[in-house]
Amino acid sequence: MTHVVATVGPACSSEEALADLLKAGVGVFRFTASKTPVDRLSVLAGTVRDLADGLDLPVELVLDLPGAKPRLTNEEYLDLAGVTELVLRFDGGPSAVTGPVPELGVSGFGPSDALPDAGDLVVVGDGEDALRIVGRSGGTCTAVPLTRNVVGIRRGVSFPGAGRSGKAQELTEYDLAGLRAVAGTPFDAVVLSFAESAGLVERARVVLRESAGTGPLPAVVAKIETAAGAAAAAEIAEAADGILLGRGDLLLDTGPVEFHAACRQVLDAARTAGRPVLVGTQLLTSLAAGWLPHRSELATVSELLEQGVAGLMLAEETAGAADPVRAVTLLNELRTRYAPTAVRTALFPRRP
Ligand SMILES: Nc1ncnc2c1ncn2[C@@H]1O[C@H](COP(=O)(O)OP(=O)(O)O)[C@@H](O)[C@H]1O
Ligand SMILES: C=C(OP(=O)(O)O)C(=O)O
Repeated sequence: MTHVVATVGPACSSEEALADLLKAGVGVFRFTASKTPVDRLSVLAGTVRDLADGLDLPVELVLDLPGAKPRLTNEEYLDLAGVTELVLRFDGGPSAVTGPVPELGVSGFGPSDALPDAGDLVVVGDGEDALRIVGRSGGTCTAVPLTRNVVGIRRGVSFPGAGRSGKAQELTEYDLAGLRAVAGTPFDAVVLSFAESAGLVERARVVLRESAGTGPLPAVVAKIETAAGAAAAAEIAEAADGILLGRGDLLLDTGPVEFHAACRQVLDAARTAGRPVLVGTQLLTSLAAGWLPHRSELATVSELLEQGVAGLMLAEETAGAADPVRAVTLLNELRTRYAPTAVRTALFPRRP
């Protein structure tokens, strides 16, 4: 059975909204540690578990650790409408989004990392927005927005052409702390972002085992979202308990032409290794842009359901969009039509 996975975010963090999503068919919730500290997410995950128990519905809870990625530091939304120029500071310091020239800190750049230069493009999040660098002085750049959307909280940023594949992905201090904190929490699985090798999965398991003592271990899910990760999908799938195909970041790395081939590589590798695969990002985002969904999204979701993928993961559709229940309800209806197996099996049975 294909599970409906929802990302928790501002649009669905009240108890009422979470209960509505459970009733609409969500079987797995993803909590993103890039936005909220793990201790707060653990409390929220406990609330979801209690709600599901109260409704007598099964639920699995997944903690997504962000890995190493440059990110904006803003704690508030930034509406780009009317912004003609903004400042990017690559020292990772705080952002100031009010005022005529908003300032955005960017974290994740070390002193030896090359900074973008005049003429370079900066893509925000999964490509919702883009900025063009027009000047640079030391660690500070000025940029002009090329889009007019609202920039979300602490979105990732990427630099087309610079490519992030092949940069060995070590566990960051933040991810290590998250792994150490997961024992005894309600989380059934942890997700490692930007997985490019089986070694990353194995190192995470060692940390989990050290901190869990004799307690049960959460499953380890490798999020594959770079070309290098797709190329190593076979060995990663062997090592991990599950795969999350992160199509949002993957497109930023592969570019549009190689995107489909990389997705196929990951889906094939997971199937060969017999691991559950979740597919995420921009499955039904078009629902927020108009009344009816785009035909291409409907076709892709229906085909993935027919293929029997283990889960379809909504991100912005439940975390940030105006009507999370509508997206979940549609996905549930498509599941009934195209993947009608009623037998529910847990995605991540607890490891001893
Ligand atoms: N507090 C929040 N504010 C904004 N978005 C959130 C929040 N919590 C969760 N999200 C959702 O988390 C998803 C993943 O976030 P993240 O891993 O940081 O991706 P990105 O690198 O694209 O910013 C986004 O799709 C976003 O909708
Ligand atoms: C699922 C993804 O990652 P995140 O939402 O954590 O950026 C993705 O890139 O598609």
